[in-house]
Amino acid sequence: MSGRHDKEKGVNVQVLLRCRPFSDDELRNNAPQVLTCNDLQREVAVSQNIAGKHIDRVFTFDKVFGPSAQQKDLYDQAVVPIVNEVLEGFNCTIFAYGQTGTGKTYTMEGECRRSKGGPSGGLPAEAGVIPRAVKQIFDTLEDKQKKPLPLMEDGKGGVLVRGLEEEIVTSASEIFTLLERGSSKRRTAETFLNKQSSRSHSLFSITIHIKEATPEGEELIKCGKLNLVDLAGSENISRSGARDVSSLLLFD
Ligand SMILES: Nc1ncnc2c1ncn2[C@@H]1O[C@H](COP(=O)(O)OP(=O)(O)OP(=O)(O)O)[C@@H](O)[C@H]1O
Repeated sequence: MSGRHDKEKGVNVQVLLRCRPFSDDELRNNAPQVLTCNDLQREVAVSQNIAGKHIDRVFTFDKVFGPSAQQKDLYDQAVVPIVNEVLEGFNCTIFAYGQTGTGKTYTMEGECRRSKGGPSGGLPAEAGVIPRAVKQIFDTLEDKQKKPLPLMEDGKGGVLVRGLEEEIVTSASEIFTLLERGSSKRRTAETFLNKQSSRSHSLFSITIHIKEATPEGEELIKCGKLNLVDLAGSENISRSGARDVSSLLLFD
């Protein structure tokens, strides 16, 4: 994750750790608890038995979200400030990285992304970073303008990717439709560690053009970009059982 305030302090990348709760299968199989999160101290303790030797290690991150952290907690504490910077015209990227089955897609997309009817008619509690960011951006812009948003393209995007489509959208529901289209094209396959494992990366970029008038009456155009990235799982092949090696990112 990167944001302007961190850049001012000379740091432009923040690393957050999220540890998901045990799944039903893991509970049934009495999976050993090797991680202990201390959200307040921003620390994670890892305790392992390697070759009969007990090893405890502690790692510190910019933020730590333990198994009880909800989607909203993570979004409010870690993502809201970044989206605010994008709305001010800065470029920021949030990407999820980790072994297969650790919760990257859950964190970025969440479950029942399109379902309505969370508390007070908002997003459902399970909604992840992407739907929340879309909502925050459009809520803010609609508040500012009180009319449909006129989006503009500058016609010279920073990166040129062959075949890449850029679509102009004016509402959150149009974005959700695009997300559905993208998700349906995403490759998934079963690994030992995740029944519906993402086998391709997902990169979702929102470019926002905001037209404002300065107190002196001059026209000002702010341009911000938010990149939301959900990488395919990185894994040790023998543990994950992934078969299509050509489509994997290999890290150890
Ligand atoms: N914080 C969480 N709370 C409850 N369930 C979670 C959480 N994080 C992940 N899960 C569940 O764990 C499973 C694996 O999560 P997910 O598919 O997001 O992993 P992933 O890291 O994206 O995996 P891959 O890299 O293989 O695509 C899913 O069933 C998901 O619903």
